[in-house]
Amino acid sequence: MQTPAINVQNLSKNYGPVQAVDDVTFQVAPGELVGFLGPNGAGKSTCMRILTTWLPASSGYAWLNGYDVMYQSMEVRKNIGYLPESVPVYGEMRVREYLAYRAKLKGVERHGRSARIDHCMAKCRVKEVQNRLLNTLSKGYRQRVGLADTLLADPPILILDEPTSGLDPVQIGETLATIKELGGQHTILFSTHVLPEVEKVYDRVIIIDKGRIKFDETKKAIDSREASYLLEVRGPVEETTKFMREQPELASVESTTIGSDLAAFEVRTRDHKDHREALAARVVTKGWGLGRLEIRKPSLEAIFDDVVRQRYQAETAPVAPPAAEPDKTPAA
Ligand SMILES: Nc1ncnc2c1ncn2[C@@H]1O[C@H](COP(=O)(O)OP(=O)(O)OP(=O)(O)O)[C@@H](O)[C@H]1O
Repeated sequence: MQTPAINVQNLSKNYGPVQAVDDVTFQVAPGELVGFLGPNGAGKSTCMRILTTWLPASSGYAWLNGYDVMYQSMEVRKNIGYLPESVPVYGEMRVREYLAYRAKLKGVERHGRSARIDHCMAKCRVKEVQNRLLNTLSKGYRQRVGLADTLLADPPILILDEPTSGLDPVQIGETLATIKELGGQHTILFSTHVLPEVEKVYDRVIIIDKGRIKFDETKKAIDSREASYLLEVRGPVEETTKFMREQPELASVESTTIGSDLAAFEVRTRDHKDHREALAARVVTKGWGLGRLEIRKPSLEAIFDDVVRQRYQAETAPVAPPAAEPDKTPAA
């Protein structure tokens, strides 16, 4: 079997009482472009900092290109380009000067160093600002200089923590286009909050929440998920629910009561065909109102919503009141 580019086994990290990463296991194959998603505080940065050797794990293991992050940190660092969440650049340096300094630090051979810097600046579209002081650049440009920095030594693995954070929509699009382009030549693990954009570039997505992996699927598997249909029917809830469950075309019906005479139904059809028109006609014939009728494609956003909402619902579910103390008052 091919050695995974990233191999994480039962990794955990706690900051005192805070369990930031909790028994995380996953592998990334060479050349894969993986979106690492999760809400704020999910544990993405902590995971990435462990993988890049900047933070020791509390327990568990991780290997990058076969090198152990704990015991072979120098080899790991040679194999990765890491873009931290806030790019630490030296404001008083000019872009080219900064990249030359970083390239030297990373051991890029003197012969060919200048050409390599040119190549990385072109890839990340920062050539036009190469003579500008870093502290005069916009956040978007600074982020791209950070990205160019990660490419200098041509590492096989790129770990990018929120490469699009703080950028405007145009800059986000450009940065993601660069990441996609790099995807063919490098293994990439990148974290983000911006779901609709990620949808355009990833090969696989891992969702982490409260330090645990909650979802891990390839784009191919997500795209082949079946669409569902969402209907909102106004009418006596018991009757409308019974009616939906009796429809012969439907393989599954999930209902949610919204009000005393309003229910939402998420349904899947047996033959995977779109029967919306027939269903709508039957609902209307019954004299009920149809407030909503839409197709729900298996989007990353919907999946993320489901994963995070499940957690939210579990957290906000009403807690059963404690059982009443048995009445200890002596009988009169
Ligand atoms: N140095 C630290 N000391 C104590 N707690 C920390 C530290 N760094 C992170 N945490 C906590 O660990 C948890 C995971 O944080 P982490 O930054 O890894 O999440 P994240 O998914 O990257 O979040 P965000 O998207 O907001 O950057 C959070 O509860 C956070 O408050």
